[in-house]
Amino acid sequence: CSLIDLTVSGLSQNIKQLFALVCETLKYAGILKEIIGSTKLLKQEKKLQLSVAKVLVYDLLFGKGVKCGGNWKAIITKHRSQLKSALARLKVKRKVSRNEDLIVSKASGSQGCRVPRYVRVNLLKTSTNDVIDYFRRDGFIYRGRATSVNDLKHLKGKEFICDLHLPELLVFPSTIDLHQHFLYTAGHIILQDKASCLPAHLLNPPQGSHVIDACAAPGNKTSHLAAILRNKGKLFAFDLDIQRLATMGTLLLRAGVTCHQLANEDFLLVASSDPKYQDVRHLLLDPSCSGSGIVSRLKQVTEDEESASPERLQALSSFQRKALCHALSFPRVQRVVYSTCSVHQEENEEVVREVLQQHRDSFRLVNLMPSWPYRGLDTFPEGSLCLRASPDQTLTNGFFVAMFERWSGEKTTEQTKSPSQAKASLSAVDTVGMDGNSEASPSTAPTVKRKRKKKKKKLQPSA
Ligand SMILES: C[S@@+](CC[C@H](N)C(=O)[O-])C[C@H]1O[C@@H](n2cnc3c(N)ncnc32)[C@H](O)[C@@H]1O
Repeated sequence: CSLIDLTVSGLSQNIKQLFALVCETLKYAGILKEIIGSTKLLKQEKKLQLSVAKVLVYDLLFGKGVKCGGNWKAIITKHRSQLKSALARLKVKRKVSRNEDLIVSKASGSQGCRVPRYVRVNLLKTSTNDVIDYFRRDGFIYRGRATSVNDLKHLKGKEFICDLHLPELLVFPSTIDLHQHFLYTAGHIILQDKASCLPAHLLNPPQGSHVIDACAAPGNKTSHLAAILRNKGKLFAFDLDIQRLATMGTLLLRAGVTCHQLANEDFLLVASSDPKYQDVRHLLLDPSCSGSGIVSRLKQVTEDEESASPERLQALSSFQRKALCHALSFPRVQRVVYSTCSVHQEENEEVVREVLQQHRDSFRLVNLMPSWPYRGLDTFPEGSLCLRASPDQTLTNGFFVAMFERWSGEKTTEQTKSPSQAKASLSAVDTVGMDGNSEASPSTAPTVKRKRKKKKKKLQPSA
């Protein structure tokens, strides 16, 4: 039976096949929309919804050819020649001969720019070199280390490259599916978008330290933190959702994480005065958000544009502010990374601005990866110390990261500058620019290196 039956009849016995069909349709979502639009299919077939049409056209043109499918088959096969001609015209227009190159060529366009497949090497189980060797033996072609973000754009077929910012991150064409690959099923690699790797990478807790992952499930950032800690130290991970925590337990087991303590708790109710957390100096807060930055979800098929209503955004940002304030209340916490996969200012700069306003006496923002090209919006003086990420600018999902750092001891002259003055001189946490120029890494780059003479001054808010 064709996969199409499984989808349209809603049968779920063969989840794997169904998942494969949905993933494949997603890969071609932009192309399918263009073909459906140019043939005016939905105008001719009034009962056909765009999402179903995409699956049918996918199966007809790129899949098994709609072997069966009842009424749906009858409807779509009526338009077979028209759809095939539209596909042929599109290939001529894009100057490609193979179907899969349509996806690759789309990646270079600005509209619907596709995000590559990012693979984080799980350093708890293996090394980057071993993984590279494994892929090469498996027929993949290694192109060395990227020197600019452009190098990530033009990968095709079985090519892969080492990322320019994160040394343990490998980059493959977006068309590669590694969910069945041995390295993935054995936990040697984690399929994680580059932007989502930034929070743990930037927090960079030293081995042996105590860390909180406040909203942790399903645990990609937790396993990244554990890898940075080399499983040495303590990783307290909280999540409200018991099911997500259960999945997380399985994933962490597969990833070889052993330094964690999972708790099904509301982070807002975790007592920061509990002696258990007295040594926590690093905290990662990746709270629930609208998810508006995620580009590879079902919404591509269903055409549901991000529809976060003002009320929903308000509810989310109110929770995010509370969670961030709570994170800063842990008595010995030195660094707190705040991240969302949202593109909305209300969940990003606005949250950070308000919380910073309330905690200026104790915390400031760290200037993250100064050469990263896409900065937080300038809606407040320190906005650009934060990072943004997007498919167009950084070839990743839409994302936002800010890092709070406790003022160390008494403020120096440098520390009491106005935010705009300070912006230029505050902490630099950088690996390498998008142009691949800088070499410093967060593990070596000092958080705050004040070369100037220390001048004792009373602690006071910045101007
Ligand atoms: C964006 S997801 C976290 C993703 C995770 N950091 C990762 O990288 O895999 C947000 C999580 O926060 C959890 N959450 C929401 N409210 C919470 C709360 N009050 N306390 C703890 N967890 C909460 C949700 O259940 C959800 O799993």
